Amino acid sequence: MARVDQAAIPSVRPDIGLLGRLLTAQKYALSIVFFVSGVVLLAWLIPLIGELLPSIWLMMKANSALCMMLGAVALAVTQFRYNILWKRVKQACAALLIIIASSALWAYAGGQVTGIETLLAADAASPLPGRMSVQAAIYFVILGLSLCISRPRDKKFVHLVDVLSILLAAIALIVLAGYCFGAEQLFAESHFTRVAPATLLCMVLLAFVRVGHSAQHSFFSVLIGIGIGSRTARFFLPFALFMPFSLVLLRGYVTGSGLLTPPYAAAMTAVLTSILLFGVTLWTAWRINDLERDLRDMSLTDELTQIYNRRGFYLLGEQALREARRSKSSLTTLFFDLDGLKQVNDRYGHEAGSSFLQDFASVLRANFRDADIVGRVGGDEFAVAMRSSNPTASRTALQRLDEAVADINLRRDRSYVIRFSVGDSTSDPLGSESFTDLLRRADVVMYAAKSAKKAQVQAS
Ligand SMILES: Nc1nc2c(ncn2[C@@H]2O[C@H](COP(=O)(O)OP(=O)(O)OP(=O)(O)O)[C@@H](O)[C@H]2O)c(=O)[nH]1
Repeated sequence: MARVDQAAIPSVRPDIGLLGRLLTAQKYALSIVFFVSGVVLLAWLIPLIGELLPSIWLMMKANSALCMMLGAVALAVTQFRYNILWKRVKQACAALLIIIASSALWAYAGGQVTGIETLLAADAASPLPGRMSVQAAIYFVILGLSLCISRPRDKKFVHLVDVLSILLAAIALIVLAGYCFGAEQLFAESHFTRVAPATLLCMVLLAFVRVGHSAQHSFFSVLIGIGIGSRTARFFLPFALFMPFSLVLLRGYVTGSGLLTPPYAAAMTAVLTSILLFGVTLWTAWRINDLERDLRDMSLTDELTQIYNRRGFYLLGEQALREARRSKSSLTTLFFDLDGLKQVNDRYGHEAGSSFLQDFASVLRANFRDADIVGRVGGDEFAVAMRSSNPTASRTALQRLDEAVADINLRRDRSYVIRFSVGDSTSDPLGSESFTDLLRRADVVMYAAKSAKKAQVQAS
């Protein structure tokens, strides 16, 4: 059995909340289409209802209303694709859509008029009774085709569905633009065969549902993802769709009202477009940079203590050692290991152990300079890298730390006492020792200090 080539189809992790909202919006959109096309169909079939409705509703031909309904049914049952009955219903709707719309296109192309156009109802006054607009007919054929091949197993067809969905949206936009800018040929072949406002509304809604359906497994999936690109695309989509319309409408307004002559209006529209796009470009660049920085910070920060994690500490430590060598100075590393964390965990619970870690991280951060690199490099292991030309700087800092820890321990608002062992090492300004080795030396010193402490406790 042919399978979808996963590598060829971009995979984006969807935003589940957004997906839920999209499904709800699709349900509303389909309900509106059902309502509008249902009312129009009834109006054509039952003249009494037709007389009650404003005539603008009946601009939508009976066959257009039927096609809208068929399209809506097919899209509504798409979610039951594993049920063979609903699958058949969907295929039948798609086939009917293609047949009805093709018969209109055939007639437009000079072919024989089939009885399909007037099967349900016909507007007797029209020289082309029952004929839907050419735009609507093309739209329905494309919708029918895309429904026939939805959920394709072959990657070629996945892309074809994307192209068909874009075409649907494009036709709806062309008709909308025709209405907005009074370009009649874009929505009306003749006075008798025009895309009715109700038809346009249904076209837009069905195109939205069709694109939304393929959004989980096609190129459109980028719009519902959780990534930076997806969020940026969602932000810009309304601008991309509506900014050109707004600007051209504005231009029409200022020329129409005599505020500006056409050349000036064109010039100002061009300037406004450039400025808006320039602003959008700058905004995007800032946003991506901010998100990138947040991501980088997140990947280098320890979640519990909010100081550098092992990765961040080594990354910055290596850089600091390189800089120290370049300036012929040395780098001092201090390696800390908390004493008795296991006991705190066992006796007072994991939460107390975690606040022990957080307290120690805070006291480290507070007692070293901003330029020093402070990180948590293991479960209960911390390290500091200090750039200093003064060999006693680390001693002074450790003294300060001892005093700060003693102060905290005196406060008695904690179930534990902060204790730690520490070792240090200083790089040779002219040496070639790596940062890892430098820190390892501090670790060895710390281990010796801890062992000595333990031996002392055992002896006493
Ligand atoms: N609460 C908490 N405990 C942690 C965390 N990470 C590591 N630990 C615990 O820290 C302890 C580290 O083990 P040890 O180094 O033997 O602990 P210790 O009691 O300090 O022993 P010494 O270093 O010999 O003094 C283990 O019990 C780990 O479960 C953490 O994020 N939160």
